[in-house]
Amino acid sequence: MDMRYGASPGDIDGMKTDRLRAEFMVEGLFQPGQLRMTYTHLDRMIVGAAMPTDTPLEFGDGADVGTPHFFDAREGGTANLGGSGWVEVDGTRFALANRDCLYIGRGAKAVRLGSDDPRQPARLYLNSVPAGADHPTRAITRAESKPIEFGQRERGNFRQLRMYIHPQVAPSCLLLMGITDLPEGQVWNTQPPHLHERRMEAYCYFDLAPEDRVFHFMGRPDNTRHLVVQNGDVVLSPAWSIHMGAGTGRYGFVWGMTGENQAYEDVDPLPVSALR
Ligand SMILES: O=C[C@H](O)[C@@H](O)CC(=O)C(=O)O
Ligand SMILES: [Zn+2]
Repeated sequence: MDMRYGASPGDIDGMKTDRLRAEFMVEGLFQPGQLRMTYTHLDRMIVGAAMPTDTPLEFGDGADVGTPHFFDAREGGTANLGGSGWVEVDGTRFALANRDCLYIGRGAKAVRLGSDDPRQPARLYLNSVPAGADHPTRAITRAESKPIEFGQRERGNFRQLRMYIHPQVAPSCLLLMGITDLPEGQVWNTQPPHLHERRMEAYCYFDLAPEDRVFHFMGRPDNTRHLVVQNGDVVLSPAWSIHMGAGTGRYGFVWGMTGENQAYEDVDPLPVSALR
């Protein structure tokens, strides 16, 4: 399994573009017919993606996480960012249309992932974190997710955030997961920015046209850096880092968090004027 060890705020000053991308991005997760995962030392979140085509993909073995089964001490979530598909957990099949999610509770043993049409494969983005409690595996459709709107259209930062794996929607141990979409013509996500020093966060940008990029901003508020992100790239955001972005075209992103708590209000908003 690919590894990311994390860094402290001061480390980024010495990092040029390639090193910054290597530390804080996971590129190329979505590959046809493959299941790929990256283990991070940011609260031990694992990010991954499965893109099943003609044959289902499967996992469940715990060799990489030191337990007999992958989910013996973990929970997980997956968001379908592609064509319709399904995920089977211990023999129970959950249909997932585009922008539907599945919460996988601690104790799951065998996971299989498939596409309804191999020519339009499902793109199943995965987040998994350590879990100390059992919660039932369940699908959360886009219709069941909880929408919240942020920003103002005239400022280019209007967006709709949908909570999927969240105490108010589908209970989990500490994983939070949702999808934010920006309407046509809107540019900025997570602007004004914020910090939440008790939770790490991962962003997977998707539905970005091949020629478009998101300029994702990270780092301490007074020492920001940027990452140029393309469709399917994941950004790993340590708890000390801001995370916000501006796209050259339409896009959405999956956000996943874990850490000390699931208190969405445990956040420190920052004015853009505080950034350097
Ligand atoms: O801590 C919360 C996460 O950064 C995202 O939910 C923020 C987001 O989707 C947005 O404001 O655009
Ligand atoms: Zn955040």
